[in-house]
Amino acid sequence: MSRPVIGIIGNVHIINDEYPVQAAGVSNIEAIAQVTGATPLIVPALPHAVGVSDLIDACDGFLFTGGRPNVHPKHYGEDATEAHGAFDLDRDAVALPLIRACVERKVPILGICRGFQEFNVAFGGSLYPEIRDLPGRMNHRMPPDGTLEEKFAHRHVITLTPGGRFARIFGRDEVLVNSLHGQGIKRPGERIEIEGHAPDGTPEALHVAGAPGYAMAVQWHPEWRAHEDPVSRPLFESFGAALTARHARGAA
Ligand SMILES: N[C@@H](CCC(=O)NCCCC(=O)O)C(=O)O
Repeated sequence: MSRPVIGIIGNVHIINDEYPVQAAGVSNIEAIAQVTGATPLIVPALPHAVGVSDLIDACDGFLFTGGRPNVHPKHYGEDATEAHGAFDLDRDAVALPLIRACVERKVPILGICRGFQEFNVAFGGSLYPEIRDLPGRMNHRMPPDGTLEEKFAHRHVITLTPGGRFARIFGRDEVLVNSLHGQGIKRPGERIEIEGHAPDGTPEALHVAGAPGYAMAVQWHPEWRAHEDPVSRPLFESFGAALTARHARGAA
């Protein structure tokens, strides 16, 4: 049998200060290829170039990657402020309807960081623009300097719902993860079930309640060294199992 195909949602980057490209981090590509065994395909987050239905026909599942620009607050009924920083309206326009359609059509999806935030907004939730400004919250951003190893180093524990989906995947109720984000969930969306929190209460792991297929997301970055990390590996393996099952049964 052929391998499942995973669409990796891309991000816009500007090369040589002027040329826009759509790209996906090599860590995402390697996590998919090495741990799930699927074929990674980069999906341009450009709504005039791709359509939800065609993407679902072409791929067995999707990875909603991290990305620096924040989801525009108009999607959850708030005004943009300086604290929100940069946006990527094109990615919003591809990701939000694609997440909803995948949940409805039982297409496996995994969200990472910005992807985690997109899951929440797609189901009516809202975000804080900068969680480190909230009383009692930690700074969840990566260190501004240092090597990639230092930026993606483990930073804090996540406490998981005992017996929940994540705790079952990891075989324990507490895991150690990295942290590279400024935003965080404010109001969980209607079908968003939070299953993991950082020590300061920030939501970090979720699944879409009532989803007929695999629909999970994390605020941290499991793609980093996924094949050797004791938390990332089982997470991507669980995603891989869902993709293989969908691939075997076809689009039904
Ligand atoms: N903008 C959001 C999401 C942060 C995030 O996804 N960071 C990873 C960036 C990786 C990359 O640049 O590709 C926030 O700040 O919370």
